[in-house]
Amino acid sequence: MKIKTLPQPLQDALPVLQTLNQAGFQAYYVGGCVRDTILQRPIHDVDLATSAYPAEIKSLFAQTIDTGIQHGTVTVVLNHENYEVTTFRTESGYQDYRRPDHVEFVRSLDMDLQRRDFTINALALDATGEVHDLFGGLEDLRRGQIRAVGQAEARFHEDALRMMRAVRFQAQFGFPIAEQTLAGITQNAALLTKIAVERIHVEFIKLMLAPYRKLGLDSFQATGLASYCPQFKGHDCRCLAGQSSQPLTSEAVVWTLIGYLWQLPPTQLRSLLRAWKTTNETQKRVTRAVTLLQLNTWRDWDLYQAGTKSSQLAQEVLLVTGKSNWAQELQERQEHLPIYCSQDLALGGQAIMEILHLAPGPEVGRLLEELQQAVVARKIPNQVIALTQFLQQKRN
Ligand SMILES: Nc1ccn([C@@H]2O[C@H](COP(=O)(O)OP(=O)(O)OP(=O)(O)O)[C@@H](O)[C@H]2O)c(=O)n1
Ligand SMILES: [Mg+2]
Repeated sequence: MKIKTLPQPLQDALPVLQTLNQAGFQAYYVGGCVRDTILQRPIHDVDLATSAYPAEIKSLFAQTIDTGIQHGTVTVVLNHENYEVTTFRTESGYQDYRRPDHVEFVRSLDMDLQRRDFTINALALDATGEVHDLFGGLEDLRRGQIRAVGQAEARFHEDALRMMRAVRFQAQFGFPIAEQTLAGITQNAALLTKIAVERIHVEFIKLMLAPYRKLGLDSFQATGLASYCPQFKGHDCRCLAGQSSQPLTSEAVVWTLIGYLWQLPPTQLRSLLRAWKTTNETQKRVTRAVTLLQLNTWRDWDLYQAGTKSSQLAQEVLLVTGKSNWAQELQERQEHLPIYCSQDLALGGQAIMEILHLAPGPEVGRLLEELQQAVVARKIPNQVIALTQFLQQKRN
């Protein structure tokens, strides 16, 4: 197969390939960028592979970064773009199911392609637009299937994260996973416990944000992968597809959906979010959103305390789970709150201290809270005069 017109990101990287070729080395686009070119999907990173050794790569370009010299990766900086250029290599060892114990540089593209995870990721594209396909990756792209290169079992022993990658690609492309590859995942799912949670996290969120999350989640559950993810055991991940095929828009929505559908009490939710090493900000927003969703009725004060961002998370989750009436109610009531945060109050802490001749202290905080409650409940308008009167009446 020959690609006539390379997409722009690949054209931008062409001088890197040409420089290597002119120096007598083989050089190819490899991995996801080739797959995405053929699928006509957007390209996010351009990876290159070459027969040149790291020192040879470095000698050919004005600006390079030693990204992972021992693994053969040099970053070439060209026109303010970074390109990872990796020497063809074979890998061996993998005692930890994560990474190879030994990497050996080789001069053959074929050996390099053999070490890759799936046939659709084991394609190489040269500077003339010719696709090199050793394992039937083009056919798998055409008919749509995710299939391990060679023995699935061996590929998953080399890096157990690849099992998560399989279900993630399924969710992104809507392709089924080939039978033997799926069986390989089912048999080796427990190896996922060898993988750092941060790496599993990246794949799981990519799966959940992908257009065919339902397909990916079905395999994630059916293969048993889900039960080896932190605090997922005993829960049904299939239900996380929701009622709508709309893609989810953020990681925080994913966790909010989980907290809501699995009806997690706050302590359990927080423990799950911590186990997955989510950021403090995510933990805070998600916890508030789930709290809101777990209430039977909403007071304006509940909406106010949740805050705009958490309320939006809750709205998206209601939409995804087919409760659009509630989502709309939440949105309208949130939009019509008199204030959204304490800074919106017409009087601040400083003004309260002046009006009541108070020194700084917890009393000021309490009064601020009371003012917010009164304004949010629409007992008083958010105006200086009204708030001042309210404070003065309290003193009397
Ligand atoms: N566990 C892994 C990770 C990566 N690769 C190989 O390295 C390439 C680049 O890896 P990466 O950028 O992580 O994945 P992509 O396939 O490019 O997917 P994405 O679109 O998410 O970047 C892959 O295509 C694949 O050939 C692999 O064999 N095994
Ligand atoms: Mg990539």
